[in-house]
Amino acid sequence: MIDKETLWDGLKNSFRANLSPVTFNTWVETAKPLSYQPPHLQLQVPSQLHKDYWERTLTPKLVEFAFSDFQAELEPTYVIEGEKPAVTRTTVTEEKPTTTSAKVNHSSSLNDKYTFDTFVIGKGNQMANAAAMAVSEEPGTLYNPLFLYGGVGLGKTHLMHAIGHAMIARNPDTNVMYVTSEEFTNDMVSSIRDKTQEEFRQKYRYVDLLLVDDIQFFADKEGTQEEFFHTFEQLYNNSKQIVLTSDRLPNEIPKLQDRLVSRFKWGLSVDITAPDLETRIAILRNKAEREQIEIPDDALEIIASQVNSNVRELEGALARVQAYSQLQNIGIDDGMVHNALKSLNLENKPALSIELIQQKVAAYFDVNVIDLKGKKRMKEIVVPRQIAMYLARELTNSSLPKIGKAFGGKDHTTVLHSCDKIAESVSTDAKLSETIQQLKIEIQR
Ligand SMILES: Nc1ncnc2c1ncn2[C@@H]1O[C@H](COP(=O)(O)OP(=O)(O)OP(=O)(O)O)[C@@H](O)[C@H]1O
Repeated sequence: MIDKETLWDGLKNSFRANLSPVTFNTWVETAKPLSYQPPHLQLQVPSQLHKDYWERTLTPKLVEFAFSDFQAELEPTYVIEGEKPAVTRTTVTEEKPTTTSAKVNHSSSLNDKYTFDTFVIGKGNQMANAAAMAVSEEPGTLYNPLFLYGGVGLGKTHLMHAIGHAMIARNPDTNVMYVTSEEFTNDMVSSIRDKTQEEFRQKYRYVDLLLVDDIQFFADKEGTQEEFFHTFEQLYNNSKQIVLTSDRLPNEIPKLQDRLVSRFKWGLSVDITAPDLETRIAILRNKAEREQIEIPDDALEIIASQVNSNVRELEGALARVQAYSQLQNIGIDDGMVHNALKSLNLENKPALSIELIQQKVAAYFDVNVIDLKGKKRMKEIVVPRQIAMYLARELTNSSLPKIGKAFGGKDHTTVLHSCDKIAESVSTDAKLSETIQQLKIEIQR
């Protein structure tokens, strides 16, 4: 009898020869054989999403390869790997009638660089990537809407565009519409002003794929929410795919109508978290190769270990190193990378901690750190506490629960409320805005 590793290696080779590299990396490379007792092969997969995909799409191939490569009759089962990130899901399978779409292709609004091919998969984004791929393969039926959420610069927009590209690649007639939530709002406001509401509705309600980025900016916008609700209803009822991104979960978006919150949860919500070191190096390597930047592995590692906030900044640091090399007309090596990044003030700078922020804010307002973490409700304490939470969110990569914990075990909704409150006041209160600026300088000194 062959052992599970030999069997799996052989099967993987067949999948590799049969699938595109992206598909292979997403679904097959992430699976591991747990046991093989003929005919039972148990595979471990990273998430429910992967399990669904294996059961739905890859099992027939797996059985076929086992038979042709090993003359084995296989009965595979799938086990989800240990801890799963929070995922809510409802599979929508009901067939809905479709209507004819206006044949306008809005794909020009997609960034050519944001494809699945150029997206590097790591722990923090593998679920989101898998969900996006699944949606692009079976739009409108599987996970509708797909709701991607997480911090800035972590690849939400990239994945959204990748879905659009993949759908167009499969069917060039696909009508894709990508907008930020602000563009949607502005478009709606102009349509009311110009009395072109009908055109507006045609534009958004007759597409095959609607991508709306940064939906958290719908907060407080009653009119936009009303219009979007009807857009959503029509697309959803016609089994057209909707993909939304946000920096937070639907129920954490302030003043978002309940009916929208509940609809946003109908499909699948997946979060993206910051990439670990290994993924950051892979992202840099990938980018360097694509842009033909000659850079040794050591140098990539230095950049990746110093820039750990988000992918946008990581790309910025690489661009800086490249510019530095071109300007000085020198090749990229360790020493040169250190110099290039020095001016970014990253080097030897300890990661900002919540504790440091608490200390600086307490000193600034002349209050006790203990009170910042405590429960006192007087204004002199509450405002500095909210500011400290806001700065912790802005300046560190900490999650809301982590910040809550650092403030004496507060609930993450309390943290979110504080951050929102300060963010809102900053835009109207010049004095507060100045205080925040001063504090930021003080903290990052
Ligand atoms: N896993 C990845 N592989 C390759 N590039 C990535 C990856 N994640 C992010 N990027 C790149 O990082 C940059 C920022 O990503 P993107 O704009 O998609 O972030 P975002 O999560 O939408 O952020 P925001 O909330 O600010 O809009 C883009 O250039 C994107 O291509």
